[in-house]
Amino acid sequence: MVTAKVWVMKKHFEGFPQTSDFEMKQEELANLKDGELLLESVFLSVDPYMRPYSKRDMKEGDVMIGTQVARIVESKNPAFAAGAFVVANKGWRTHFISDGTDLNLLPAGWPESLPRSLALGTVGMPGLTAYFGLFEVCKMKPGETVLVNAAAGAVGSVVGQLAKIGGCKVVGCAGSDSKVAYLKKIGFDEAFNYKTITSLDETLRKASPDGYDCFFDNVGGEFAAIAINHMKKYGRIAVCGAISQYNDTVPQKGPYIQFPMIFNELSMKGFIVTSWYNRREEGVKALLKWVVEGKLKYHEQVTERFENMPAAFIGMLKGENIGKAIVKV
Ligand SMILES: NC(=O)C1=CN([C@@H]2O[C@H](COP(=O)(O)OP(=O)(O)OC[C@H]3O[C@@H](n4cnc5c(N)ncnc54)[C@H](OP(=O)(O)O)[C@@H]3O)[C@@H](O)[C@H]2O)C=CC1
Ligand SMILES: CCCCCC(=O)/C=C/[C@H]1[C@H](O)CC(=O)[C@@H]1CCCCCCC(=O)O
Repeated sequence: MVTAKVWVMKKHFEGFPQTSDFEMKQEELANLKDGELLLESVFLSVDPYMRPYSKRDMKEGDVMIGTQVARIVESKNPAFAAGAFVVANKGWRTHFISDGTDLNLLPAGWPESLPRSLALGTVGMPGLTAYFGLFEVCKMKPGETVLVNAAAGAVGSVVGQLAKIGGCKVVGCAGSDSKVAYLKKIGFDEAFNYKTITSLDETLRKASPDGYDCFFDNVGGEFAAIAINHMKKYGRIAVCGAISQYNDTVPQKGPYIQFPMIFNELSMKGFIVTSWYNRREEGVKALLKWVVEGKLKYHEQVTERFENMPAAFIGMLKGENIGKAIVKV
């Protein structure tokens, strides 16, 4: 008999999540039936979506939603061998049972030198968000200028580097000077700290006086309201996330976007990366190849121990991560 540790959302978050909103519990797992597998989480992901989706989909007492890289401890399913690693979507759990239908094996030929946690970041859901968001939603073309916010994070850092790989100029912003230095290191042409500038309007104009062809928006709110006025004619905006609004208790007002949308004939499209998962293999293959070639750099903010899941989640929402926020069990 295996006992799993799980984190539940004890109380719905009000404003910014607090550690007291979470509770760690134990779950006794049943013995394996034929066709089933026992898995242990090795790395867990903490992601911004957990905040808005908890409000929309979860009730108090539910296990926190989320994905992990897990190792197969025991297998009674001939399609899976013990010792193999998979990506699963089983929430904040140390151990769990699966019948194999909801598991994705790590890509064949995963290099020994690469951390398997990249399957939750640069070579996983966030990397795919950058890939499909930039190439399919923004329809980025060589020679264009791309703007991305939350640029030092899991999605943004890949967006910027793919824009460079695709032959574009890239401007990014982040919330600390060390993040700005990181953006320069990974090839951003222009980078600024949105918390210390005096005018976003002036900063965006100075970084690209001719404006932006593509805007990959991870933040929404006031930033997006100002950035939309800096789009070039026929510019494209990928509405990926709105992290500046996830902890709001009172909805933000505005903006009124009709004038720049009409005058500049802009396109603005919201998207959810899973809509492109029929092409998941293509995206994973491309991202992994660029990582192996050294063209796509990665950084991970690793928090040790499952017990620190809430702290890692809250820290990521506060901006403590450079690159992907990961918990190592
Ligand atoms: N549409 C889709 O399918 C998907 C959407 N997303 C969205 O992409 C965005 C980025 O996700 P991800 O890369 O995983 O997360 P990150 O790794 O970028 O972590 C979140 C970052 O957001 C920044 N942030 C937090 N609060 C604010 C704020 N009020 N204003 C501006 N920036 C803020 C912080 O960086 P800083 O220090 O720079 O403030 C923080 O580090 C999120 O909005 C997420 O919901 C992610 C995956 C899929
Ligand atoms: C206004 C909210 C915007 C949120 C944007 C975002 O971050 C979306 C993330 C999804 C991503 O495209 C693919 C996912 O896996 C994220 C959603 C996860 C939903 C979990 C569903 C609950 C469960 O697992 O049971």
